[in-house]
Amino acid sequence: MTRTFWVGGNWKMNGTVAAVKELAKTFNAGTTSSDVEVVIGAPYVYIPLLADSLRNDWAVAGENCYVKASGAYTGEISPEMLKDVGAKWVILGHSERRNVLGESDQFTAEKTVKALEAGLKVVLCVGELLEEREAGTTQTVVNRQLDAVIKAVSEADWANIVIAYEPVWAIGTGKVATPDQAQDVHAAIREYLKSAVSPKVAEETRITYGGSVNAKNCKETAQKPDVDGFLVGGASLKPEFLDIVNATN
Ligand SMILES: O=C[C@H](O)COP(=O)(O)O
Repeated sequence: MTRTFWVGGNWKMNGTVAAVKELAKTFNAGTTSSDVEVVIGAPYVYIPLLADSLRNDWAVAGENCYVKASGAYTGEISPEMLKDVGAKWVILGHSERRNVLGESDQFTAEKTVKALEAGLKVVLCVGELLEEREAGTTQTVVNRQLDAVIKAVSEADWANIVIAYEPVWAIGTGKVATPDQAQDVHAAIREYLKSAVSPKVAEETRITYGGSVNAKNCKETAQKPDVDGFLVGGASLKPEFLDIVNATN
């Protein structure tokens, strides 16, 4: 089967009203292939504006959510609220949530369940730290992060999950994983899904790469058989994001 290429932008904690309008204008003017699915993750406060301004063939994502629909959880945002203001997706388990905010595999899995229940699609981020790669434990770490979610969701839920493999040492560092490094981990993730979930889920789930992706380095990685797209940080705040969206053209 062919997996539709998927490219996400993750604006992280960046943006202003003016910048959101300007970027939406730039992206709306770009020509992209209809064979690519595009999603932009924006800070909560800019989601309604982005959802209103962005081209209809691209979707908007929240960058996180909580595990309750509403209630006394000061400062938190529910998946239902994200949906209410126009988000179709949510990014969960990003390494900045895991490593800066201390969020666990278990909490990420719980968020995944609640987001799916609310009708959002999930970008599930996994990836190892530099010391874990150097210790040869990349796959152990990634499988452990996946395991929490595998235990919490049903086989059918995987149709609404895109995995983003993001080695932490490559995020925002300019030190991109080589196409082969990305391919090796993606292939191992697919193999793991095959045994831990099902051959169908392994075959159909999109596994994307994130970490210092830019217009120059995306093309070769995009050709790898188990790379089904990208999750892009810094470059998604620039016009070059359109070149990444068109990486397979
Ligand atoms: O979610 C995106 C990743 O953290 C990658 O960020 P980056 O492209 O700025 O390295």
